[in-house]
Amino acid sequence: MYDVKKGYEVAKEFYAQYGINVDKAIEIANATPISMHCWQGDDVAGCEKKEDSTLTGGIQTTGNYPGKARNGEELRADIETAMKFIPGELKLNLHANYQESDTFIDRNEIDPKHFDKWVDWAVEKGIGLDFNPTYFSHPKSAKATLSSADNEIREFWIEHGIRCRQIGEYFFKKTGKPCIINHWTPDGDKEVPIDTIGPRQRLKDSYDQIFEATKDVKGVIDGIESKVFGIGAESFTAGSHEFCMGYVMKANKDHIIMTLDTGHYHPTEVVSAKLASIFTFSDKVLLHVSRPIRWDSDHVVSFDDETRAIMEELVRMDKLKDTYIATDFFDASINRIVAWVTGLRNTRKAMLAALLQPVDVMKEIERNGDVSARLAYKEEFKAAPFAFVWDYYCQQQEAGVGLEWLDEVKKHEDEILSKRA
Ligand SMILES: C[C@H](O)[C@H](O)[C@@H](O)C(=O)CO
Ligand SMILES: [Mn+2]
Repeated sequence: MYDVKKGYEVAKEFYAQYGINVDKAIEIANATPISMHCWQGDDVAGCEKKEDSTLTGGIQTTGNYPGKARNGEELRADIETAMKFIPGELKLNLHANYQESDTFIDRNEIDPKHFDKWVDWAVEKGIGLDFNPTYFSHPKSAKATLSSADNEIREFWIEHGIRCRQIGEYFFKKTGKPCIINHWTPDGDKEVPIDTIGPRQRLKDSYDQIFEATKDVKGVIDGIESKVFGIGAESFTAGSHEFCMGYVMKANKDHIIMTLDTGHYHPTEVVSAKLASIFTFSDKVLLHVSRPIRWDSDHVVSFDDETRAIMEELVRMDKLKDTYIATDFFDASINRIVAWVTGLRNTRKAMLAALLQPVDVMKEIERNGDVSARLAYKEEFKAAPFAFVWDYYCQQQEAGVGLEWLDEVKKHEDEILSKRA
């Protein structure tokens, strides 16, 4: 290993030339929570006591890499292993199908107690829990859920949403940290339906009913997640961007906010370009950081241009503190712990890199109309000695410098994952 401290000192000197306080940037990046999604560890299968855990809803995990978690115990152990190598404040993001109970409990019957193993684990680790209703991978989600024209089906899913908000409040009370709930329904159609407004009106009414029935719930924030299309629902999505944005803005309630998933837009649309407009009308945003390759493929988050641009936007607008950042990817073609560590480290890395830019100086340059200098500054920081700061930060947090973590994850694979059937 090279002299990490020496690298850090050189980088500190480099950044000081531009008035950047490296230690302050590290402190902010370290304290900003990232909600780590549980579903990377088992390909979104969940822990419900049922034979068929086929993933539906137009999302897909591809690959069959051995060693996926087969139950809650294994999943928690894998999450703990991954967390050792992810520096900074973390939360765990759970889906409702990760309930644990001895018998099958249907989605309209779930209670806080079915999540007690997760709650005890989170309390012991001192981390917060976020939550997601699971409006997919269920016989009653085959056609539609909250937008269903079948009242019995719609009632079933409304009850699920209600129970999820009550469970979120339980998480808040137990962990002492707000629970961020993401509401995403896969409802859509392979062809453009003749009636495109009916499903939207029913979806709106379902959300209204869920929020009305749980209006006294405390400590819960609700993200409404839109999507452009899913597999098998290529032509129509009830919860489109316009629908979700309309719902959030009209609701005009502090706890109802937009969820922007980086994989949920047309391939040339980017979330980084949407944030400022949304923050003009909304105080908070929930972000699902993913990596779409040609579609919502949910590849592992990369330290790529768009992830960096999103973090740069948040830092430049001073909105990092107002953004609930969550990861959302599921790659079944590689070691799932490597997937988590890589994606979460990259999310944090992009955040730290964005904090290591002279934002005030660049704003002043722009205000003065010096657009040439503005470009020169933007380009300069692409090749700044950021890696030295990142390595130092990882060392400080004992999260493994460089690829040190890879050997340990491989060892874990040999000793534990490879023994799973
Ligand atoms: C499993 C998640 O709920 C899901 O990924 C959702 O957030 C989404 O992004 C669906 O495409
Ligand atoms: Mn998402």
